[in-house]
Amino acid sequence: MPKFAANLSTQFNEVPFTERFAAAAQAGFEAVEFLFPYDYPAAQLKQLLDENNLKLVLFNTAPGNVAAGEWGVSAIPGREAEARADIDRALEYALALEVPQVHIMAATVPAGADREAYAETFVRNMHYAAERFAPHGINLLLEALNPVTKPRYLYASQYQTLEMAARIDRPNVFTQLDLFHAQLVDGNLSALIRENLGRYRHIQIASAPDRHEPDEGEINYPWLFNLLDEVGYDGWIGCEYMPRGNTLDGLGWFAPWAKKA
Ligand SMILES: O=C(O)C(=O)[C@@H](O)CO
Ligand SMILES: [Mg+2]
Repeated sequence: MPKFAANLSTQFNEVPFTERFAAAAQAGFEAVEFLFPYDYPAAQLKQLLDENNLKLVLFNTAPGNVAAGEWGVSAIPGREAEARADIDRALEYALALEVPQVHIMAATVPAGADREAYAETFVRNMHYAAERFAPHGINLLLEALNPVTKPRYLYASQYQTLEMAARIDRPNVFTQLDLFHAQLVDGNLSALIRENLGRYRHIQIASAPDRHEPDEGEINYPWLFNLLDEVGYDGWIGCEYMPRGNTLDGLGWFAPWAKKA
């Protein structure tokens, strides 16, 4: 049976961030994910999780200067000290919030920059991160982002993140299979799911091409949920979609799996 986590960065935007925990729990979610915890003390977030009987299943390292087009600094040559400080800060939050996995954001690669130098920097920073998180049993994830949503990110295809995870070659490094990005770049989702079981440790969903609820568009999610059960995927599925309107109004697709009050 699939296990869904509400995404508190994209869902329940009708209420302020700290109120989204209760909203997700009331809607029947038992777990949540979000982009970044860093604007809040870890103790406050832990209390919100505990009060609402929610597990936290994923967050990201800091994104760098988003206004300047950055999306992660772990692959930027010359920014290693900042990247490692971000990794250390993510570890502090991960321990306090008892999260089983953290997405390490790579970077966007400016036009004309040496992509291989970015990849090498990323591998070195990932070795640092893998060593820091391993004693705590926390996995690290890499995520491919399609070039329309996130132009010039270090990797766009699932096959590039799979290759990068193999190149990093650490036992706690896996990929994060966001099926929305995967459909826009790679397609053939059932082969990705079947052939790479065990290499991806988290899934995210949204319709394609519009990134709304998983009940419209070109991906047949009910079929994929059955396939995930069939192959034995036992990780979380994050609902990283932009609701068409009110979040609750769009949760009909989730009704069969919602925790009953
Ligand atoms: O953009 C996505 O997709 C994500 O999962 C973000 O959390 C990180 O880019
Ligand atoms: Mg994603």
